[in-house]
Amino acid sequence: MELDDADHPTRRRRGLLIVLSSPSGAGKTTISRMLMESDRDITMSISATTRPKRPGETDDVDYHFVDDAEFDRMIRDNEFVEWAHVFGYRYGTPKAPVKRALRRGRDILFDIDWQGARQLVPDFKEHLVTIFLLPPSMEELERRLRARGTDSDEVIVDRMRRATDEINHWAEYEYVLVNRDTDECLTQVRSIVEAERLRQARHAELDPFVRQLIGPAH
Ligand SMILES: Nc1ncnc2c1ncn2[C@@H]1O[C@H](COP(=O)(O)OP(=O)(O)OP(=O)(O)O)[C@@H](O)[C@H]1O
Ligand SMILES: Nc1nc2c(ncn2[C@@H]2O[C@H](COP(=O)(O)O)[C@@H](O)[C@H]2O)c(=O)[nH]1
Repeated sequence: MELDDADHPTRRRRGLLIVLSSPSGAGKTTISRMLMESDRDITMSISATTRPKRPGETDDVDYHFVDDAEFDRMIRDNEFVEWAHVFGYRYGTPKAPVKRALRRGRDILFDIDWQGARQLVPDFKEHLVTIFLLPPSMEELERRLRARGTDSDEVIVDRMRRATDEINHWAEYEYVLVNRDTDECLTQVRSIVEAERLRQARHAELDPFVRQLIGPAH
């Protein structure tokens, strides 16, 4: 039996949960945007946060900006797959879009910290692909934070202070990349995603496909 392209086993697979973490300023947002532009099959997870909106950010696009009471309610109603305190605010990943994406075999990308990545492991281990981005140097990390122009001096000093804590979790990730050049880094991330999509364990239909391929006698 020949299969149509749409029915081919490698066209239907379990969705990936792609986690991108790094110290603040190493380039997660930049690489995430480039990845989303280059691959329409990936949906970005939009976190809820109690942090105030930065200039240029849009509610329900960059984050769901919520107050403390609403964040408390979301925790109470079990609406997060993970949440954490980061830089004095709370951030959490809403559960419903994750469940929906997995049901549809879609890939979803998370820009979250190591605390969030760790919380996803027990429930979603077989879907997870974890990637950590390192800056080429601490000097370059600070230069990027300053060049971004979104944070005060005080905030930048705090983010640099916390960068070492974040970097200390690098070994918990499956893939660790140095973001020297955005195009090079994007190519590496895309290679990881492509290879992870092809993993045998993500293709539930391979077993019946192989059975009909070689016939019942085998
Ligand atoms: N490879 C690179 N070379 C030079 N500049 C870069 C590179 N990658 C990102 N940048 C720049 O560094 C700054 C910080 O990047 P970005 O906002 O993507 O970091 P982030 O890790 O998402 O930070 P945060 O965790 O605070 O959201 C931006 O101005 C971005 O344009
Ligand atoms: N554990 C989680 N961490 C998150 C989430 N959304 C974002 N983040 C991380 O917070 C810091 C700061 O982000 P910023 O946009 O305020 O600069 C960064 O490391 C993000 O990865 C989340 O839902 N859960």
